[in-house]
Amino acid sequence: MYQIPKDIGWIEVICGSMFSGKTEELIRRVKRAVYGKQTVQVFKPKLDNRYDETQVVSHSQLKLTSVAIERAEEIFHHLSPRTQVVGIDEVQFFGSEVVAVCEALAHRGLRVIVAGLDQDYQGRPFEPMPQLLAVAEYVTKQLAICVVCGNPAHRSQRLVDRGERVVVGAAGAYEARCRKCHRAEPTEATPPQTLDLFKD
Ligand SMILES: Nc1ncnc2c1ncn2[C@@H]1O[C@H](COP(=O)(O)OP(=O)(O)O)[C@@H](O)[C@H]1O
Ligand SMILES: Cc1cn([C@H]2C[C@H](O)[C@@H](COP(=O)(O)O)O2)c(=O)[nH]c1=O
Ligand SMILES: [Zn+2]
Repeated sequence: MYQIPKDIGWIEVICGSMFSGKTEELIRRVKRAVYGKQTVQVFKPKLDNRYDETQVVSHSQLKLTSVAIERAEEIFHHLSPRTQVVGIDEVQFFGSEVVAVCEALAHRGLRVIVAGLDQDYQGRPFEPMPQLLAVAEYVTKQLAICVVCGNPAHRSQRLVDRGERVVVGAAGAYEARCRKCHRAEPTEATPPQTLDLFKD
C-alpha cells in the first residue's frame, strides 16, 4: 500500500516589505506547529536588536523566544536532534551561506520557515532572498499599507539620510509605501493621520 512519506523536509519563505506582517506570519506558523506537538527552534541575526536582543518581536509586539546568531552555520551548533521545525527571522541579514544551511536542514527532513525582506530601501532585490525564493517549496508575499495613499505597499521607504544597504530600524527610520509613492532616495516621513478613531 502507498505510504505517505513522513521524513520529507521543505522550505517556506515569507517575504515582503517592512510592516507587511512577515514576523506575525512566522509567529503564527510557529505557534500552530507547537499546537501540533512539533519541536521548534527559532533563530534571528544578532544584528537585529531593535526591540529585543534575543526575542523575535513584531511591530505589533507579538513575541517569540529565539536564539540570536551571527552566522547562519551557527544553527547547526544549536540544533537539537529532536527539532522538526526551524524558523529564521530577518533572513536578509545573513550572507548567501544561509541558502545552503536552509537546504541542508530541509534535506535532513526539517520544515524550514524563513521570513525576510525581498527588496531593500531602493527597491533592489535583497540578497540572499532571491536565491531562497528560487529553492523554496512554498512562497508567501506579504503586503503592507502605503502610508501615503492607502494602497497595498510592497516597498520600504527609508526616512534617514544614509546610503548603506543595511540600516537597522523601525518606524521613524522606514515606512511602507506602494510603487507609486516610493522613492529610491531617503525622504521625509509622511505626517501622521489625525483621525480620532482609536481614542478611548
Ligand atoms: N503601513 C502599515 N501597513 C500594515 N501594517 C502596519 C503598518 N504600519 C505598522 N503596521 C503594523 O505592523 C504589523 C506587522 O508587523 P510585522 O509582522 O513585524 O511586520 P514585518 O515583519 O513585515 O515588518 C501590522 O500588523 C501592524 O500592526
Ligand atoms: C528596507 C531596508 C530595511 N533594513 C532593515 C530595517 C529593519 O531593521 C529590517 C527589516 O525589518 P522588518 O522586520 O522587515 O520590519 O531591515 C535595512 O537594513 N535595509 C533596507 O534597505
Ligand atoms: Zn502609495
